[in-house]
Amino acid sequence: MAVYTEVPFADAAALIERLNLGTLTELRGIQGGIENTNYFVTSERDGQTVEHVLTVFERLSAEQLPFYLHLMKHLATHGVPVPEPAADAKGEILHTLQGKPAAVVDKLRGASELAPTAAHCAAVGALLARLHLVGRDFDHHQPNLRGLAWWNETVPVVLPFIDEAQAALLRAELAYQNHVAESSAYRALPRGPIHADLFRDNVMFEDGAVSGFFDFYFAGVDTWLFDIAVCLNDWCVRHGGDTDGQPDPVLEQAFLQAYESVRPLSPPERRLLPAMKRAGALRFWLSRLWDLHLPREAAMLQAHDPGHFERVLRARLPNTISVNPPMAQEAVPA
Ligand SMILES: Nc1ncnc2c1ncn2[C@@H]1O[C@H](COP(=O)(O)OP(=O)(O)O)[C@@H](O)[C@H]1O
Ligand SMILES: N[C@@H](CCOP(=O)(O)O)C(=O)O
Repeated sequence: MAVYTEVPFADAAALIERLNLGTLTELRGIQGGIENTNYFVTSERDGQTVEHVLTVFERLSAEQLPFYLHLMKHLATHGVPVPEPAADAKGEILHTLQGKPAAVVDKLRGASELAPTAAHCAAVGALLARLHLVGRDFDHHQPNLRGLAWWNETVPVVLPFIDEAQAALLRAELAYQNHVAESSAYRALPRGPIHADLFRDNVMFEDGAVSGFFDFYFAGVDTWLFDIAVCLNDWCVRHGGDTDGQPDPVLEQAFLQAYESVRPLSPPERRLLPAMKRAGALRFWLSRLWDLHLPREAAMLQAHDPGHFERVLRARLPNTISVNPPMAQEAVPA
């Protein structure tokens, strides 16, 4: 369980009451998750049992958080199923617990689908496209804080912890992504608020339908294509016993067709999709290396396996020969 900050029951109860969510009856630390402290909170309001999720933010600051919370509010009020943050009487959605920023949001119903079928991938693809379109008139701006600038900053930090072949791959891929980012095709990519971490464990399904996307705390303004690539790398790979990171073409097609039924990809997006899949793999290989080798204190923290995204990256290189690093300067489509 990632409970970095223990929240006293009385403090949580006071917040729940202030948010007009009734009387707190249960406060339960959540298993899973690695970024923030999360609790399920149950309360009694007008004779009804209601459930929310209380998050204490561990790395994000009170200056960064309004972007995420207002994005969730914007999406929820425009019909995209995401947890809506609870407001107090003054309309404030960002609160403080144990001296850290905190929020209370709706608890989504259902469960994550860790072995998705084509139908699940299609449902997520279509809803992601709606999210992108609805995000167009969201008026806050914050860059993707785990984007290119962070990769350039963090690669040197993790290099001492990995072997030479991995270091060569990481350096070469970073150089390739810097090169891609300077291309005219990249500059032509449509962008807006993206989720940026829409893995299988950040989507709930109920009765086969998506009940919501959640965990928007890596969201930021970036290319829509990067968001798609992050999804393809997690939803549309071979699941089950085989975790070699190889794409599953049936799942990919289902995801992309459904996405495009709502918002067709532009020509530059089509051209740069392979490069963005590599970018998505690099981003999570890097963050997992960082989490593994530079960990924080937590009651019980399970770091994710960086090796998985190293394999995903290698599986997306042209002419994959898994022992060799890729050529950094591979041509970028114009
Ligand atoms: N709004 C929500 N509705 C239902 N369950 C949630 C919600 N937010 C978090 N959870 C549960 O908490 C777990 C951890 O949350 P997550 O946001 O992934 O943590 P972290 O921000 O630390 O990565 C999720 O896997 C899910 O089971
Ligand atoms: N999805 C990322 C880790 C971020 O943690 P999450 O629990 O907030 O999704 C990964 O798998 O590396």
